[in-house]
Amino acid sequence: MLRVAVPNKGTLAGPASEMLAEAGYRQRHEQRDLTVLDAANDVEFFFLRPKDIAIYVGSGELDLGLTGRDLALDSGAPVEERLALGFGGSTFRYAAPAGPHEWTAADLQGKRIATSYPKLVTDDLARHGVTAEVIRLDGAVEISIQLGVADAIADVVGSGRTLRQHGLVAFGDPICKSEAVVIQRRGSDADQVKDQLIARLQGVVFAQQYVMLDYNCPRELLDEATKMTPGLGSPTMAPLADESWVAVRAMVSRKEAPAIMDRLVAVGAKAILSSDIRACRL
Ligand SMILES: Nc1ncnc2c1ncn2[C@@H]1O[C@H](COP(=O)(O)OP(=O)(O)OP(=O)(O)O)[C@@H](O)[C@H]1O
Ligand SMILES: O=P(O)(O)OC[C@H]1O[C@H](OP(=O)(O)OP(=O)(O)O)[C@H](O)[C@@H]1O
Ligand SMILES: [Mg+2]
Repeated sequence: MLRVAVPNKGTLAGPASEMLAEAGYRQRHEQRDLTVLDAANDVEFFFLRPKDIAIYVGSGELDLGLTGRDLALDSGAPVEERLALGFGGSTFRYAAPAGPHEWTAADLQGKRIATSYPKLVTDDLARHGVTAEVIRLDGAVEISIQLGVADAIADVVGSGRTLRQHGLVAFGDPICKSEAVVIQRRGSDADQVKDQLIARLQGVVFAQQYVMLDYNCPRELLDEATKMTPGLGSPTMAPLADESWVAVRAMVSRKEAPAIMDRLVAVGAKAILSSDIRACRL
């Protein structure tokens, strides 16, 4: 039985469980459930605090874990990434009070830096050759400066709204660019059930990043149109009752789809349809 850790709370919990459900795995119905057995797929899911997941996986107690890259790095556990999941995107950044002085990493020398990710910060300070006091807080880190326990912070930035609300500005290069990832113990053995779970999740990640475009195109414009929609391998083409027209079907990047549809219209394609893909194996 494969043992897989899933975040039980926080930003990643909902999307992680939804992605596993989309990949065909049983998920919990009750928020308080800590385990779910999916006997049909030979997998048991453990719902754990996101910060603890890399520790369980690194110790070898659990085979795979869904967590944030930043959380995994901060744990210091011996884990490696198998798959990036495309949600829970954030950067991890230093920030300090807005003002005439623009901070750099060197300005952190001798300062107090509040963070919930002490290892990420300690390692980054060492890379910069800076000595500073790292103050570990559990959350609401942005308030720590106005409450007088820190001079600067290092925290997760999503939209940047929380920093702005507290009169803070980010500075320096991002310490880490994060998203939700699947991790395993570093150097762990290959396993068929594990590989199958990764392949199913990969199918959902791809499906979320692409759409299926269908359109009809005059035969003489086919080369021009299919250059815009080369598909992942090559586009599927089918004859239409009117022999001067061809039906084309190809996967295109979800982000680029609207612009591609505009360009297809401009070259003379008709009946252009974009549809969601639920899951795929490529
Ligand atoms: N806007 C965001 N705020 C916090 N974490 C985010 C955000 N966007 C993505 N994440 C990612 O979510 C993970 C943090 O999740 P975690 O559950 O520890 O904290 P949380 O979502 O802030 O929940 P809480 O602090 O309420 O327990 C990290 O990998 C982080 O990069
Ligand atoms: O850039 P933004 O989109 O504003 O998001 C970033 C903020 O969200 C998270 O806080 P959360 O609400 O989880 O509270 P916490 O600090 O107690 O973890 C994170 O720690 C930042 O404070
Ligand atoms: Mg938080």
